[in-house]
Amino acid sequence: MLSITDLVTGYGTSTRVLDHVDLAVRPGTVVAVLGSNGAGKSTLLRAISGTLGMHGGSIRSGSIEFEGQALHRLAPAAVTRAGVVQSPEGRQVFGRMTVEENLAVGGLTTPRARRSASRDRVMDLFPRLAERSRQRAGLLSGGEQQMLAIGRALMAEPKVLLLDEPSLGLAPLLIDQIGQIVTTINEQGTPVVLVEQNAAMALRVAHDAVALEVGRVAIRGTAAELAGSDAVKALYLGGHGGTDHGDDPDEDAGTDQQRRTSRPTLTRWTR
Ligand SMILES: Nc1ncnc2c1ncn2[C@@H]1O[C@H](COP(=O)(O)OP(=O)(O)OP(=O)(O)O)[C@@H](O)[C@H]1O
Repeated sequence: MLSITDLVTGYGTSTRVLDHVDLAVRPGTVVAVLGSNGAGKSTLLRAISGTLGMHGGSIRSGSIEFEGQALHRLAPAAVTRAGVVQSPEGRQVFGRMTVEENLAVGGLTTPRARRSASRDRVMDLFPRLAERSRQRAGLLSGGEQQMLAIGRALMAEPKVLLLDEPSLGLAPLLIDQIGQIVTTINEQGTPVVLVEQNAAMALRVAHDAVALEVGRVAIRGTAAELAGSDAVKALYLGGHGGTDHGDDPDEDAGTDQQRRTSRPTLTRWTR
């Protein structure tokens, strides 16, 4: 349903960041985008949401199509109206506004008659937000702010939800909760593109996955295939398959030796 073909993007005139990236989001699925720092994950989401220009970047070639529309030609507000909605990077909430007011802002593009149903859905998903609806967003905990950022995006009734590292800076238990929320949102019918450095959580939640390396898709497959791949284990899962949070020193086997031995596999899969 969302289809990215041969996408090349950059910042300024010389820096190329995404290098011929292809990605398809199948209906009803969660797609995880993994990659280390600077691999281009946020740049990919910015390209989809039309916000690359706000960061001094641009799409140089390739296309992003959604339900017959060429998203790569649309301004950010038009991308949102088309149903592709990004939860803000770095969980930017409006700190001086209440939880309720933040959600109201998220619902501005939603027809008035449906806003209260969207709000009810968000409050059902995040009981903590319901309890704190009159609290200023700036006083929420990090996890609650992340929930509010996701809730705000849901207020726009996304047909595809884009999430940029929702686990960033959160404790393991909260990361699990965020993963479960992503699953619930998806089960309620919303496809999700989930950019994550926490590969263990992302691969638990996703159906399909890609790993970006220096702006290129280095590995792609089902989430199960990636979770079982030695290269992925060594590079992104701390060498242990990602069933926990990587805090067991005995299992934290992402050694230099493993990284060296797994590199050729990655290179072989690189376009
Ligand atoms: N506004 C910008 N102007 C110039 N270069 C940028 C800009 N934003 C990102 N970059 C560069 O683009 C590359 C990819 O960055 P991006 O933020 O997309 O990576 P990422 O995979 O999301 O990394 P992280 O996990 O650290 O956020 C990096 O080399 C980064 O320095």
